[in-house]
Amino acid sequence: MNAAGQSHPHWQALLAWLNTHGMNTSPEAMLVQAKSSPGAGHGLFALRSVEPATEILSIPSSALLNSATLSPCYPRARRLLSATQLISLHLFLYRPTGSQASTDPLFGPYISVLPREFDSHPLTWMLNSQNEHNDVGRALLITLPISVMCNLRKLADRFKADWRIVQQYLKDTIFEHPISEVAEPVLESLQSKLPGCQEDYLWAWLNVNTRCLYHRLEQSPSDQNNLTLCPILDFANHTTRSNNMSPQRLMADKTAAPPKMFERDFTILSPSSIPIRQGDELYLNYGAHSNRTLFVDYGFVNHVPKDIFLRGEAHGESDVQSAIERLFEARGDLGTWMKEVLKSERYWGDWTLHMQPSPAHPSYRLITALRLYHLFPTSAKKVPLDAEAALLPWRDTLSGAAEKVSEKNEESWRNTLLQLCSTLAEDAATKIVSSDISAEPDQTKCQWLPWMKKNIHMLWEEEFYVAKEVANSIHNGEEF
Ligand SMILES: C[S@@+](CC[C@H](N)C(=O)[O-])C[C@H]1O[C@@H](n2cnc3c(N)ncnc32)[C@H](O)[C@@H]1O
Repeated sequence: MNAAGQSHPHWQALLAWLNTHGMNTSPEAMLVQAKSSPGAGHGLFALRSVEPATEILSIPSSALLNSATLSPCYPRARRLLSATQLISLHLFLYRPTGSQASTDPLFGPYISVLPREFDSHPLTWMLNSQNEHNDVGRALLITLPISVMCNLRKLADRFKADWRIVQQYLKDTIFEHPISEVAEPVLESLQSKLPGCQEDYLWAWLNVNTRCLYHRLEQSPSDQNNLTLCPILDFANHTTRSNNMSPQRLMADKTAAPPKMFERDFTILSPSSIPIRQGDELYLNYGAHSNRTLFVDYGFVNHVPKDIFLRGEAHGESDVQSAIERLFEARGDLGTWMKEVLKSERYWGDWTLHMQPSPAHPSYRLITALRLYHLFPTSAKKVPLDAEAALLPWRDTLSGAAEKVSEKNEESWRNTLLQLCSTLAEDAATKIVSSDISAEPDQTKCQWLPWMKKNIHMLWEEEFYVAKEVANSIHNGEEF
């Protein structure tokens, strides 16, 4: 159980607003409350004991912030904007100033309880790098593992693409009251190229990226627009234990049906097998994400005790894409040709090492790439005339016709992987003890800094133990 702290300052206004949407928010009816949760901002806490699999909350569909509730105010949005772009546009237009409430006549009391800033989020460090208040973020960025930086760049690219589309939409659209009141001044700021605009949109976009939940709104269950912001429930922090709440899933979630059917309340159930006691924190499980993904997308990591790593029981993962890319780059024309072969077979990139399930192992994608890498002598830099024919034994491993290319090929790629793991582990060990991480940006400037240093430390520890364990597996002759 987490020690709950102060109630959220805008909590009562949020309840009053939800009440206007038909939700019973009387003290007798409410089972949960948002309070500060040490190390995680705010969290959701039980006001009384709750039996397993009990309905905890049902948020009326009209109070959900999603493409269904916003589209009526945004001309052509259904056609031109994704749900992420539309929801973040709305938050952007109604971002609260300082500690004031949001002026949005539709969702103001909800927008007012969202986090006011994302200074501790790594995407803020990367995108607000020109901001004079971002020196701590800049210092932390250079301490991150390369694999984390790669994922962060991809996230930044997604953000920039969304921001471009939203700006174009703002320029091309004539809004009606009340959106016109906020869109017009924003357009002027955009035309004057004021830097604050991108910062405000980043705040909005990070709210969407860190708080949206899957909610079936579209015909296809896998439509990317099946997401919503859900008041109260979005205060729930992440857990990997089995004490998580779960959204009530209806049969209709899995079938194709007319979209209107899905415009319904969001109902959440207490953990299926564990009773909740008064004061307990209530969690969601955000998904089986690696720490790298949690860090890049949500700005935190799961802290895994060292003994769990040492016993090889952690779900550790390490992304080795940039190291492997360098291997292929060093092979000249032949490396470029092999890259194209891997791309055409959809095996380029996404190469990872895993601790679980035991024994620690490289991903099949990585093995496949390394088998190709060793199909020709490592000194070869030119594409041989019979290259296509030489590919046949490798293609046989893809189709399942053969388990391996040859004994020699197996030995070669395992040796390369062993060397790679040694380099990764050495590098991580240096970073764990080096002054890079403990180097002092001014601690007094931001309270989250010691916590964030621990997160980054955790990322390096995971790199270290995963590389070590995969090396052990190779030493022990494990078959993958
Ligand atoms: C859906 S929100 C949860 C509510 C949020 N804590 C707040 O203060 O409003 C997701 C964000 O909460 C934080 N968070 C969630 N689970 C966490 C955890 N287990 N440890 C630390 N921070 C967590 C991260 O900042 C994440 O981006």
